[in-house]
Amino acid sequence: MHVADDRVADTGPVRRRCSPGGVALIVFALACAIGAAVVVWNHLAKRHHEQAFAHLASHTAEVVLTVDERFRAYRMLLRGGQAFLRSGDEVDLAAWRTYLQRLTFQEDYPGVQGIGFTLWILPGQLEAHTRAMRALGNEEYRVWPEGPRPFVSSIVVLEPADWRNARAVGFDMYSEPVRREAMDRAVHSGDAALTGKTTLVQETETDVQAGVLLYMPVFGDGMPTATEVERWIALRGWVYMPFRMARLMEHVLELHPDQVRMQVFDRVESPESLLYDSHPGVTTTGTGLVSTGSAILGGVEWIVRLEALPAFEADPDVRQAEFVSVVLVGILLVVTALFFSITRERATQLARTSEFLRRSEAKYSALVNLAHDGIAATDADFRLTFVNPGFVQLVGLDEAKLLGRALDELWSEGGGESRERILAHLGKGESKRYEVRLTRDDGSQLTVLASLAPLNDGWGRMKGVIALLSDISERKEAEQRIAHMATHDILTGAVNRLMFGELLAYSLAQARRAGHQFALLFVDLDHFKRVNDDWGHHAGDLLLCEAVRRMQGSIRSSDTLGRRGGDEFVVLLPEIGSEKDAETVAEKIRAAIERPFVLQGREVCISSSIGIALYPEDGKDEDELMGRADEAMYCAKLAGRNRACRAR
Ligand SMILES: Nc1nc2c(ncn2[C@@H]2O[C@H](COP(=O)(O)OP(=O)(O)OP(=O)(O)O)[C@@H](O)[C@H]2O)c(=O)[nH]1
Repeated sequence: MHVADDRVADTGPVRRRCSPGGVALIVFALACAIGAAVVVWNHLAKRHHEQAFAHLASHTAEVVLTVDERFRAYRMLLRGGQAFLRSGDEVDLAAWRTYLQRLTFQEDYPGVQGIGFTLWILPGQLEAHTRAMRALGNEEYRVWPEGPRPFVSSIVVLEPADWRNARAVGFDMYSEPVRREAMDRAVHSGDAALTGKTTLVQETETDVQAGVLLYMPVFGDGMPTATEVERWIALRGWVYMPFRMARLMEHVLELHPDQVRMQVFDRVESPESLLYDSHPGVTTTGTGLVSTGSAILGGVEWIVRLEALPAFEADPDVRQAEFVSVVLVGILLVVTALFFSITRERATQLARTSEFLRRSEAKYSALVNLAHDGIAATDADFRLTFVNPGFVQLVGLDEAKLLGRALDELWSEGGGESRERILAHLGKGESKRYEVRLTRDDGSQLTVLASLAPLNDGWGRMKGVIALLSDISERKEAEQRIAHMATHDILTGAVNRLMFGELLAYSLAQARRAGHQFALLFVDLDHFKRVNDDWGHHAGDLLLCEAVRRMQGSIRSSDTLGRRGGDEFVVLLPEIGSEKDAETVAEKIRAAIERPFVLQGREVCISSSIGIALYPEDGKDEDELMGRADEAMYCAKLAGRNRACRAR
């Protein structure tokens, strides 16, 4: 049974505050989330670095492969030239030029600056050669640089014959050490040979690039070339290709220039041997990601070095997605921890609330069971659903007989106020206190103070009534005794002087309004003093009490007997038809008093003198009437006592 439990939760100890355990859990979860994020982030960064390096190495291999393939193609092209120029006894330069012009090699072999033929001029043949060349129409032809050299070569054809290549015609490449080394190597091997780093004579003063040249020896047709000596004897010249490095390396790397820096070195990775740099002037990229590869091209090793630029290392979309994932996982961890913490906190609070409610219920149940007052609960129809032991005791009926009965069925004569009115009052949310008479099972009656309060459901509708019944019978009796003592004579029980005055005034007002008569009798016992004197004061008291009883028996219930004091009494007859009625009552009183009294086993006789005053004949107000009745009583005394006299 829950009594007044609507207020229990409000006074409970539950406070919405995060416990130290909850805070520690959240901090721990945060630390774990941050730690996990750092570990995952580091792992991802390391993996990224590895992937980037693999990516870079793959690009390096691609570059090496591309360059190698290109040089294979160049070699094949030069081999074609070697075969073409070997076909006749003399080198047919015109046919060679035509062949090259038709070859469209620049479209099919990217990076080639040109294809040319440099003639091997034997000692003593220089002048004849110069004349022969001039005879072909090139009147300004000359072999340069000038100066005495044992062996001379001269570029006699170089296609395309544009202005840049035209600068090279007549140049003795054998006079320049880097070129000579490659030319010698070509003869030595009988195959293509690439020079080291050099500068082409085609270069002007702007956009100067490093250059290399690829040579293929050309031998006289049908001449033995098995040994190096035979090859030198058979040598007619070299077909060759000059390369400007920047142009050669164009499109070799398919990556965007802001992602990778590419450098190509001639055999040694040093600034002096740098053939090509995609980002000249840059000292370092800062990423630390470097990959190198090498290729043997025409007998020379090239070192290809790729260095990742900041833009290469990260794939922004992937990095962003990973970053978002790490952050989301971190947030998820924290939210999960928060959720767990809050749930745990709520469970703890719920357990505390339940415990508080359980204790509270036990406390209130004990109070209800121990209460001396009757406590009951009813449904919305006022039918009892719960009674405590005090209620059972109060009503005197078993709990089984009480449950299901309407509460107001216990009231004597329905309790004065209708059930509908009481329920309507309670339905407004107001409580009700009223006194009712209750008939117990044994027929005895109690006065109870019923305190009723509505019991509402969660939506404010009255679902029943809580009733507290307090037995106030003793208090009511005491109140009545006190009220009686205030208005009646303690000894005899007759109305006292004060109350009689009130009743007389009321009768006077009534009579004035209605215009009817009423009578006032003044009764004084005769020689009462002797009773006291002869038989004692107690006997006198007993006589006074018996005299009052007899006088009460001589008048109607609507009449009033009052004691003025001592042995003086007054009788108010509020409605009389005539003077005769008053005289009749006076006579009845007189006769009743005259009968002997038995006091403490002894017979005592006494009489009374009675004065009669009538309203309105003998007086118009209380004092006048009382005075006239007193006077009439004295008249009766004077006339010999034991009689009634009318005021005159
Ligand atoms: N026992 C008793 N005596 C009382 C009480 N009140 C007054 N008396 C006595 O009643 C007597 C009244 O006497 P009085 O009325 O003076 O005279 P009486 O003896 O009745 O004589 P008359 O009135 O002249 O007939 C007094 O002796 C009072 O002391 C009382 O409450 N009890």
